[in-house]
Amino acid sequence: MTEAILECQQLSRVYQDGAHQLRVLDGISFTIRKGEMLAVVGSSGSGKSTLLHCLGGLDQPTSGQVLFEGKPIQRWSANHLADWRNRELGFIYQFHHLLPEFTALENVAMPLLIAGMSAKDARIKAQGLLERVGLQDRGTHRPSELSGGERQRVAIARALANSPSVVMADEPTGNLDDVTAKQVFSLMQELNREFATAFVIVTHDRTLAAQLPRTLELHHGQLLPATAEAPL
Ligand SMILES: Nc1ncnc2c1ncn2[C@@H]1O[C@H](COP(=O)(O)OP(=O)(O)OP(=O)(O)O)[C@@H](O)[C@H]1O
Repeated sequence: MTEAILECQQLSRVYQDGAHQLRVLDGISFTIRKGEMLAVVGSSGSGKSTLLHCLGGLDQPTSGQVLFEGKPIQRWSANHLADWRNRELGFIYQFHHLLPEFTALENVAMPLLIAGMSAKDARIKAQGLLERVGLQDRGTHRPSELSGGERQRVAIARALANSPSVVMADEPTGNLDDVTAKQVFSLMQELNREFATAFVIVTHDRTLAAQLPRTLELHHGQLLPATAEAPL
């Protein structure tokens, strides 16, 4: 069996809204294995982003736990969690979240600098990643000088900068036209194979999700049974 990277056990997240409790995640358990690629689908408000936030240590579950390589992340200090996110996780969002005042190259180099790499080595590595995503001649452009698809390519390069174990993508193609969405999706599939990085992709697009080996479907805070377990 392939090694487990991230595992959630009986994960629940309840929001308190005045006297009313909103149970967004209700006892979710599943495992993400090294190098796997999976989609998370479900209607709007079904808890997809909440699940990603809990998996990435950006939100605390109300009960249950998230294990990274068998260790419960909820026990870690804020500093340890931040360091772990920088080294082991990459994030891609629907709206690229690139830093507007920095160039594409500087945006990709940022996580490397935060992880302690020298400026020179970070530039070299960032340039290599930009080449890999087809943007070798866009390194000096700021995000406002790039197309939507190019911005998402920069965001993908940035997410992969520290060779993370897992990339979490929240609607990475949600803001793109169909053709660009397919290209960006294919790029993530290629990089998943090349880097052996696991990808968890939240998407509304069932056609794209169907291309992946595994889909988790959230419904009323739970995973639909047919989607809960990985084909081994
Ligand atoms: N901080 C919060 N406080 C209270 N309720 C919240 C909070 N964050 C999310 N929610 C609620 O939790 C539910 C799930 O939200 P979430 O963003 O996880 O859904 P989603 O499946 O990602 O939706 P979408 O596809 O529309 O992005 C929603 O009803 C939302 O209003």
